[in-house]
Amino acid sequence: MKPSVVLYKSLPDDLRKRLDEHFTVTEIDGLTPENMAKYADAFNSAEGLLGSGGKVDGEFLAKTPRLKAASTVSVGYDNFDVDALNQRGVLLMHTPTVLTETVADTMMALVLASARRVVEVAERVKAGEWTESIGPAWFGIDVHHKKLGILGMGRIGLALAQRAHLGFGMPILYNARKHHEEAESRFDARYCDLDTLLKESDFLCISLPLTRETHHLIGAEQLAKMKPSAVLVNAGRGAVIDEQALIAALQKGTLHAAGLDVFETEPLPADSPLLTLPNVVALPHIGSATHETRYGMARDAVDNLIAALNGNVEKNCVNPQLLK
Ligand SMILES: NC(=O)C1=CN([C@@H]2O[C@H](COP(=O)(O)OP(=O)(O)OC[C@H]3O[C@@H](n4cnc5c(N)ncnc54)[C@H](OP(=O)(O)O)[C@@H]3O)[C@@H](O)[C@H]2O)C=CC1
Ligand SMILES: O=CC(=O)O
Repeated sequence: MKPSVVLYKSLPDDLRKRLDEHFTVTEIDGLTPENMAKYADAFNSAEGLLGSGGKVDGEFLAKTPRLKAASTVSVGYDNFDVDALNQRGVLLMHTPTVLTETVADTMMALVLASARRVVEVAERVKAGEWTESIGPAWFGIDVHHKKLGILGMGRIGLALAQRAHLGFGMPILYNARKHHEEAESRFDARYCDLDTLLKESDFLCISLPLTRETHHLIGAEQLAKMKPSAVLVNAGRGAVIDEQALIAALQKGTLHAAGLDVFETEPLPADSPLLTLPNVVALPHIGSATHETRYGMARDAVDNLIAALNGNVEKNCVNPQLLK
């Protein structure tokens, strides 16, 4: 008998077919409380899970007693309680690497859009405001050769450093928990502590995971250390920044602009002040959202679940210690 799996994100037809070849699949439209109740039997018998979003914690695991592996269509896994998964011996699979270059492109787009006011100015053109030769009120700030600070020099941070340093001639500063030899040798990146990163960066780009340590790592005190001319870009997770403190800094003008792909609450609530600030570029969490990359992520997530439930995991496992 094929193992049972709950699928909570729709897949391209060919990938769904591949999943069906290996598993008995129950497809639902998200890990909502309503679906947990409605499909209680499917969760009760599920050995595998595949999807993205939704909280998977101890309470969830109590409803999935046979679960052996969860496969998330994302690299970030802050919505999973990894300690609880470990206690139960449930493998967690994710999709690093396949999305790295695309997310770095998005970050560079946020750097450029925020500095050159691309969205704001394009909207003014559409509104019919371009009626004469433009003056300083429409100008932006330069990107090339400015100092780019990267907070989180992992896969995405490294790909961003490549673009910024080789493409835009930007000196790179970075902070992470450890030094990154490749960033230093290929892109001349300079390791520094967080305070130095905040004080020296013209553009501060965050590509951190959300963890207990990174939650609100950037608050009022840290924002106050940044140059008033600096631009903050966040494509890690919204809660790495204290959003209220960020709004205050942008409103006071102690921070020049922000380019944000992630927010503390997603979708961004309609009454968020971030939506009314002209110096904010707000994107709907599109870091990896290209047809090619989203397909690649879904394909990897399917392969990851097949490997995990067949006992032949070689990569993309968050808790590989369970394999021993
Ligand atoms: N906006 C979007 O659509 C997307 C967002 N993301 C987000 O980007 C994150 C990063 O992805 P990726 O680059 O692949 O992940 P990696 O694991 O490769 O990189 C994470 C980096 O963060 C650093 N880090 C972790 N904790 C701390 C800390 N407390 N202080 C300083 N540095 C820290 C790590 O440091 P060290 O190297 O020293 O261990 C590492 O350099 C994901 O977890 C996800 O949240 C990812 C994809 C798309
Ligand atoms: O935010 C997206 C991810 O893959 O993580």
